[in-house]
Amino acid sequence: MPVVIYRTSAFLFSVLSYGAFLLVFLYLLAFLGNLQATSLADEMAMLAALVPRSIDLGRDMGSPASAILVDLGLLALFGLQHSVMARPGFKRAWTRVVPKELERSLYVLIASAVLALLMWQWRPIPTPVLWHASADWGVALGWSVMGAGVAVLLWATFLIDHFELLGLRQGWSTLRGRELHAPAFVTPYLYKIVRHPQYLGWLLIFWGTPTMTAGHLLFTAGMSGYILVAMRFEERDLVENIGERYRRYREEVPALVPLPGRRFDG
Ligand SMILES: C[S@@+](CC[C@H](N)C(=O)[O-])C[C@H]1O[C@@H](n2cnc3c(N)ncnc32)[C@H](O)[C@@H]1O
Repeated sequence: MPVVIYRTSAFLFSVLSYGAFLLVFLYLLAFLGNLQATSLADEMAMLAALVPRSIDLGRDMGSPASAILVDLGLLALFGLQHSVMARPGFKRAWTRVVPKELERSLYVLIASAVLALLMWQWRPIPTPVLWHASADWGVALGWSVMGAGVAVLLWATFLIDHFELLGLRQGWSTLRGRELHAPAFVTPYLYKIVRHPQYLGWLLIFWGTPTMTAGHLLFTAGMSGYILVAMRFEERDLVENIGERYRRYREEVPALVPLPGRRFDG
């Protein structure tokens, strides 16, 4: 294939994959927020019916046992795909089959597809309800926690390198015929006070809801469990790559919850 066609296709693929991530991410917010037609008053429904199915209002659940099994299977698939594909050993083997410059975009595309499958096939388990905010301030609090999560997550991705994490930078470098550079270990702003601000953002998004049903809790507990496991694997890889500096970072900076007097100045 002529070089110019390959480079252009690689770039377009990275744009496609980034677009898929954005769509699935926005859909996820509406899915978790139950922005689904029947949850809203009729006159609001047409305006706010953003998604056909949401975490609590979607398919028939069938029996509770089958709903729990299907949902656990979907969560396990998500966790497996993320954990396996993020490991350096897998990446080394994988990039013997797929071009190195497309590895991240492929990861992002497959991860988005798995999350889309999870939302499509999710079986709601609407009862019991663990908490439900009926007062306006309670609803506002739930949405604010979720909103803060989105802000922390996005900010943190830009602090490391948003476009590299999502594969677009690699596509752009390929288009311009430039070499790829491994991202550097950095600790600006949020990363001075917690080691995993992106994961903190996700946790706030998952737990910040005015209404927590059994199904929503299953999703949130599963995703939180996955994050705790992912943190351990990620840190093992970071210690291997960065060594003493990361060990010191880990001693000085809390993982998820900022603490007074604990910040990294190295
Ligand atoms: C999805 S990001 C999550 C980063 C971090 N765990 C967080 O929650 O903000 C995972 C990638 O970020 C990289 N990473 C983690 N901490 C980093 C740092 N301080 N600087 C640069 N890259 C980092 C990891 O090596 C991994 O490739």
